[in-house]
Amino acid sequence: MDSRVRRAFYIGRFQPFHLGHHKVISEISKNVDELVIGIGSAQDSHTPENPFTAGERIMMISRGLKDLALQYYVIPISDVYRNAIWVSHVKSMTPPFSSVYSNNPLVSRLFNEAGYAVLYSPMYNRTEYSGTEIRRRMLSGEEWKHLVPEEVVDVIDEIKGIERLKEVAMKGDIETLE
Ligand SMILES: Nc1ncnc2c1ncn2[C@@H]1O[C@H](COP(=O)(O)OP(=O)(O)OP(=O)(O)O)[C@@H](O)[C@H]1O
Ligand SMILES: NC(=O)c1ccc[n+]([C@@H]2O[C@H](COP(=O)(O)O)[C@@H](O)[C@H]2O)c1
Repeated sequence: MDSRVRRAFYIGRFQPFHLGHHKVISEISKNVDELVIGIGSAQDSHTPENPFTAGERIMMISRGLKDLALQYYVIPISDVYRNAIWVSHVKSMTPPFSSVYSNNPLVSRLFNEAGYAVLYSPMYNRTEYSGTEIRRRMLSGEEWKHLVPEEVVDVIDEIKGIERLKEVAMKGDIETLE
């Protein structure tokens, strides 16, 4: 690896990719040459908490970052359910990186223990720029489109994402009742 290239790692579930994520990446891009974006829990989809597939999240991120002049790589990362080996698992799937950006305490601890510098980013408009809040709005029929990049609205429309979310959420209710 060219040691002059500053390459960082940023991971999230991106269910969906929203303007908070976009702002974080835009800020990170001022400090790095390249960014490796990990799509966490890549194996999950079609549930109320994780409605979108890894491939759909790749579309949201790639199209949603078109306005940024940043070299980035989007890599799906499945969970391994063994925290002690997770950093090695991530490294086995990604281009090499020297720093990590995360606000997730477990992610920070695991990377710290593996010898990485972990940087926190400020939270932007967290009451609205939140996957949980956006999924809640999608389910209740409230406005959500202004909380994600416009390209993400197109992706969710293309994959009939709202219909899917409503259906899997309803199925969740039925399963809870059984
Ligand atoms: N509004 C925001 N401002 C800054 N960072 C954010 C914001 N929302 C999420 N992040 C950070 O982005 C990373 C990925 O977050 P994630 O994909 O879980 O989004 P989320 O909005 O927290 O989703 P969910 O509510 O579904 O858990 C985490 O480190 C998280 O702290
Ligand atoms: N053992 C593991 O598989 C392990 C450990 C730490 C984080 N993760 C994943 O990293 C991602 C972190 O993203 P968030 O900060 O959005 O929660 C999640 O998808 C989480 O499941 C997985």
